[in-house]
Amino acid sequence: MADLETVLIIDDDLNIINLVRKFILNEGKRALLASSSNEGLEYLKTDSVDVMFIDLKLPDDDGISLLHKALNLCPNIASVIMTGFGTLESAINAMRLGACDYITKPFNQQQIIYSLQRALSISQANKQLEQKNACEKNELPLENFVAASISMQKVLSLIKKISLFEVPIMLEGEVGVGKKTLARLIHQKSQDDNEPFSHINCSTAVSSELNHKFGNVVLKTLIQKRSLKNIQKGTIYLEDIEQLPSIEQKQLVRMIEDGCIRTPWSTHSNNYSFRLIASTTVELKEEVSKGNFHRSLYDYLNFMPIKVPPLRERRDGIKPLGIHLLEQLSYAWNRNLDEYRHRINNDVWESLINYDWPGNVQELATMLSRIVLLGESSVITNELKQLQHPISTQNNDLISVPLNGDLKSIEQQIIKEVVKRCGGNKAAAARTLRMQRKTLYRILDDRNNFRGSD
Ligand SMILES: Nc1ncnc2c1ncn2[C@@H]1O[C@H](COP(=O)(O)OP(=O)(O)OP(=O)(O)O)[C@@H](O)[C@H]1O
Repeated sequence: MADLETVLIIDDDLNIINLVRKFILNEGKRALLASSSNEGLEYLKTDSVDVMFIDLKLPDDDGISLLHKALNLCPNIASVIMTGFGTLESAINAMRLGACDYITKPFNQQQIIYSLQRALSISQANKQLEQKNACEKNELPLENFVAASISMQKVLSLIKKISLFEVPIMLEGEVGVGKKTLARLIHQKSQDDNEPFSHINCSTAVSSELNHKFGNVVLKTLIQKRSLKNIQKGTIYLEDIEQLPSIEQKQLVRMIEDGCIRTPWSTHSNNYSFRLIASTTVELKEEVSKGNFHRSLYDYLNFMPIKVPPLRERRDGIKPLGIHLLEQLSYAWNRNLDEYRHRINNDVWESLINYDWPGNVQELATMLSRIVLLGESSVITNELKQLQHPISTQNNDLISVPLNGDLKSIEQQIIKEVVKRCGGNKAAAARTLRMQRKTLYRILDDRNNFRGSD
């Protein structure tokens, strides 16, 4: 019973309650029934409820005021308002308060199921956001940001200059260069450092079929939740913005035009003032010229572009960053740092500095964890030497593929071979082939692993 999604139906009309209950049970969900506002609130105090169907007119309260009380008790709950007397004003009030749907009686099974699915996806998105925020609060503080290389010092000094101004920022760079960390650093250095930092990955936020149907539920929910709690400040970080589907791009442009998101020219009095930071791993300008990315959104985000260099272009910073990552490891695994530093002799550092790091900081962190865990630095050094220049040093700029398949399977074989030569790193393979990662994953038909092996 614990994992079954629960729907609370609150209506004083027994016929309506029974009808909605039947549809909900048909969908395999659990249904709780209440005939008054107070009865409904009692359920919320004692039971775990995902979605509420609320009648607008209840004997002891009205649906809007009940919705308000319910959201105070359970902020993640998603609600559908039902009414026999639909007015534009009550619909607007309900939506403003955070109801995700408003349906007028009489309704049929299809309408209820549609509203139910929509509400369930929003309640799920709410929970995910809450979990994410809770995890982020537990992370290590960011005073330890390492910018030892000359190129990263330039990035850092730019960030120090612009963080206090609420301008949009676009972080450009390969996978794993540390854009997420930089986005959080910008937030911490902004005037809104006590306000929430919300992170949305544009590729996963739209991954489910349901989300495709209803648009970027996570983004909408986030904005809705923030306005509900009267949070109009802070930072929203949109990772991999190039993956935001066209319909969501347009929505975002509309939100910017409507003043829901701050622009560098807007005044404090009539605008929300949260800052947008976006990141991309591709040349977004090219996507604009190919018609894949909205021009106005690009112009807005490109107000302050910051290029984050890959690790191979800041080799002077690899050792200090490596030592910092070792410190993090020793902290996380509750071990003595010296014990870890000991395992990495000068030879290993040299190999680490000379390696090309297609997976950047993330790959460096993984490699250091392996060294620390295995303790056999000579094995790792040899491995790194073999991995060095995965494509060019293996005397195999040529790939031979049997021509007995169709074009798609030949394409797949070539990609698989390049992935193999890049040591299984698909992001590096995509770069080598000068194709977008998502195209590579699509061709390999490997979407489930989309974030797995980078
Ligand atoms: N300059 C840095 N100084 C200290 N730690 C860093 C730095 N860059 C990255 N890290 C650490 O490396 C890990 C990965 O960084 P992050 O999460 O920002 O990168 P990512 O998500 O893999 O990369 P990106 O967002 O660019 O695709 C994190 O634990 C982060 O704290």
